Amino acid sequence: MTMIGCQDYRDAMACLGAAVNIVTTDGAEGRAGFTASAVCSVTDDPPTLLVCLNRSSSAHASVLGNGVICVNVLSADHEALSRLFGSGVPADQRFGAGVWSTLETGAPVLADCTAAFDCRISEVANVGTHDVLFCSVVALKRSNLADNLIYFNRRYHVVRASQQDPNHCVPLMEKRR
Ligand SMILES: NC(=O)c1ccc[n+]([C@@H]2O[C@H](COP(=O)([O-])OP(=O)(O)OC[C@H]3O[C@@H](n4cnc5c(N)ncnc54)[C@H](O)[C@@H]3O)[C@@H](O)[C@H]2O)c1
Ligand SMILES: Cc1cc2c(cc1C)N(C[C@H](O)[C@H](O)[C@H](O)COP(=O)(O)O)c1[nH]c(=O)[nH]c(=O)c1N2
Repeated sequence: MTMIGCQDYRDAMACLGAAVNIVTTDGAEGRAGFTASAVCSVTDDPPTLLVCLNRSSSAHASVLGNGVICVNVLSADHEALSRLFGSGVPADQRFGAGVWSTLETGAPVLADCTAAFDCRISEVANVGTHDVLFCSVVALKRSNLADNLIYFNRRYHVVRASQQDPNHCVPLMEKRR
């Protein structure tokens, strides 16, 4: 059997463009948040998404202890905020750079995010270094913003919906800034 090294795996995963999100939590175990690209939809019935969280993350204890998260989908203006939530700075400094509200669970909702998925964690699977969080979506917020922040090839990019048809996204490279 061929053994794939971590670096080869990461180099290949860097070819997989992904939306960038800030995943937040709040509750008895404290407020925390981290930048996450490992987020995807699982099923629409019941509405369920998954988030992969490194167990070494500073947010891990709060996320698992509170049992709630909000997935805040980032837009073109959020690159600096994404860098902050992906760095080692304290939680107060991270949250101080944004404006937050709440929906149903009390997890922080970013004021000007593209979409927010407020969730209760329903199942957790341990896989290697990460916990895979299966999350029931209990409330939603959706803006009319027509762009997304994307992480691809170890850099940030922006994808914008076309002016003519807001449901049609033009290719990433044509709109790269
Ligand atoms: N799923 C994750 O946990 C994840 C995803 C992206 C970035 N990151 C973090 O951001 C740093 C910078 O990432 P980069 O893309 O600029 O360069 P990188 O070479 O470290 O990572 C390349 C790609 O590999 C994957 N990856 C990286 N670390 C991972 C991990 N611990 N577990 C699972 N997949 C992982 C991601 O898809 C990432 O975009 C990483 O070192 C990591 O700490 C973590
Ligand atoms: C673009 C991008 C994407 C991700 C990350 C980073 C960046 C820059 N990070 C890492 C995570 O944000 C980072 O480890 C923490 O926020 C900083 O570490 P501490 O909070 O100090 O532990 C990350 N971590 C994680 O557990 N799951 C993920 O999906 C991602 N995705």
